[in-house]
Amino acid sequence: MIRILSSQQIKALDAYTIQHEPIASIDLMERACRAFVNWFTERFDGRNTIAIVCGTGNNGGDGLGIARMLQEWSYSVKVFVIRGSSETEDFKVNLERLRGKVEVVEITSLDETIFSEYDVLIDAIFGSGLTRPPEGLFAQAIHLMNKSVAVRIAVDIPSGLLADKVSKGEIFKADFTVTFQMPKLAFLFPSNHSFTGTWCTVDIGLNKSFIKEQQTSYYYIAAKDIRKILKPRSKFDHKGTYGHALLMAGSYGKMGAALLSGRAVLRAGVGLLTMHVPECGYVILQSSIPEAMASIDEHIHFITAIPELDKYTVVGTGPGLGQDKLTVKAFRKLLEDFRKPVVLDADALNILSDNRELLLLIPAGSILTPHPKEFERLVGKWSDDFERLDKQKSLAKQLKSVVVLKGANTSIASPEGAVYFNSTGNPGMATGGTGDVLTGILTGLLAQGYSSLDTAIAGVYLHGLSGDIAARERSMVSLIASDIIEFLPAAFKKIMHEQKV
Ligand SMILES: NC(=O)C1=CN([C@@H]2O[C@H](COP(=O)(O)OP(=O)(O)OC[C@H]3O[C@@H](n4cnc5c(N)ncnc54)[C@H](OP(=O)(O)O)[C@@H]3O)[C@@H](O)[C@H]2O)[C@@H](O)CC1
Ligand SMILES: Nc1ncnc2c1ncn2[C@@H]1O[C@H](COP(=O)(O)OP(=O)(O)O)[C@@H](O)[C@H]1O
Ligand SMILES: [K+]
Repeated sequence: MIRILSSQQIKALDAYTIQHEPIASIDLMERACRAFVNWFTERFDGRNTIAIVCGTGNNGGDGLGIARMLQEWSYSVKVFVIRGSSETEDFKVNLERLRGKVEVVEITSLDETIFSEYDVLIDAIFGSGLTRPPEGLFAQAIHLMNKSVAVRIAVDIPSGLLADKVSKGEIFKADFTVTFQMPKLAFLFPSNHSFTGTWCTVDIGLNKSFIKEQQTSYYYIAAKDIRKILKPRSKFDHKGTYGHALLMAGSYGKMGAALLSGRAVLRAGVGLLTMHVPECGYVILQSSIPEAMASIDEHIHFITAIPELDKYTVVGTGPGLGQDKLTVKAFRKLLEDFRKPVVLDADALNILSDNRELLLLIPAGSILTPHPKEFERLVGKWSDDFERLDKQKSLAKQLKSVVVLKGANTSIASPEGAVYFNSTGNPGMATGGTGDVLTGILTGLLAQGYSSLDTAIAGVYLHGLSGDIAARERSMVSLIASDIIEFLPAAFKKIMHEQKV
């Protein structure tokens, strides 16, 4: 897991590294500059004219160091400095090191065209030291940089964006953000995407054991976390080893959702799958998923009852379910009678929003997978993404269950208050049915005995990884939900194969 630290913790980490590596602070800054420059030179060649806009803190110091290194690589660079109330030591040293090498202009007033002749604008005004909204020349400079047609790149954090709080005022709109060591919490929220653009982390060798010791509730999921979760199969395993899942899904006109989920349960490796569907789904199911056993409801169009539950390890429900009052009754009975974890999605969540007393019946350790609209129906509106995150954590705690809030960087909240952000997936997955596939994957993994949290972390990651492979093979535009099922084996292979290396 990549631990996501607050600005304050990052400051302490910086100081700890300087003291214990030990490394001089200016040399650590030099390392950060080099990491940025390595990233930059792989993507932009010497034909680009570059302006670097610096504050007078350490983010500005980085900007100056980057200017020197790019000049050494023969790039055409000009530096603009906007003075704040104070200068850091490393800013001063780097300004001295730049003397006679790169033109440095101090900004005392701003002309509309000041940044118009550059191909690339590098923002090094504020980083993790931002304490309040930028004003005056700072705000004006950010505003003009945002109006420019140049490619905009932020050093560490887009100026004006707070790493772990709600930001107000003028914020640099980066096309790319190259951030040091670890993602910042604010980068993972939909509302900040237009400021960070595409972001990446570069390793600047900050002290790893200090990072491990820090208290945090926020994590960014990496491939090796999934490798640790997934258990290899053993020679004498049999289908009983991998659980028996019951999927209750589908209604007239929405059997597709049930089929997508059902196929995904199987591809996630379940031992046995039974699908409870309305009568209209019988032929459809038997002819399209031969591996699944069918349990047929008495009603022709929707589910009105639940089958005998004893033999099932786990129940997944919601996709294509509908919300008829008889279905609500059956859903209530399911929650009353089944005391093991369930996976709840789509209409199961909508039923919960409309019948809030049912929330109390959800077995502890269940997994809920709302998309933002379903989440809003469950918890009400939020004023910003930090409040949304708080609501997600509260719901997980209240229900003693895992709440998976879907979207780019899907967040997974545990009942204990930790939140794990997904690192896979792409906008090609913004197409009907992909959530049904996720429900299936989660149901299939939970049936195999993984804990609810491990199921959610691995399932969400694999779902996104499969989507990434599908997008590569089929293009984002043409990606459809079935592709995610089709490439799930490749996603498993990628994770499991690398386990041996
Ligand atoms: N952490 C690491 O591991 C490493 C970090 N490095 C780099 O250091 C950066 C952090 O540097 P930093 O702490 O000097 O703060 P920075 O962002 O430059 O701000 C400067 C000063 O601006 C001020 N200020 C704040 N808000 C303001 C406002 N709205 N309007 C006007 N002024 C405002 C505020 O001072 P104040 O006026 O509040 O006293 C603040 O002190 C980090 O992002 C990374 O780039 C690397 O070099 C090496 C490894
Ligand atoms: N821009 C995106 N980036 C990454 N993943 C995405 C993106 N858009 C959608 N997804 C993923 O696709 C799935 C969509 O789920 P959902 O909205 O429930 O779809 P449906 O109800 O049609 O099945 C979620 O897992 C979500 O994380
Ligand atoms: K910056």
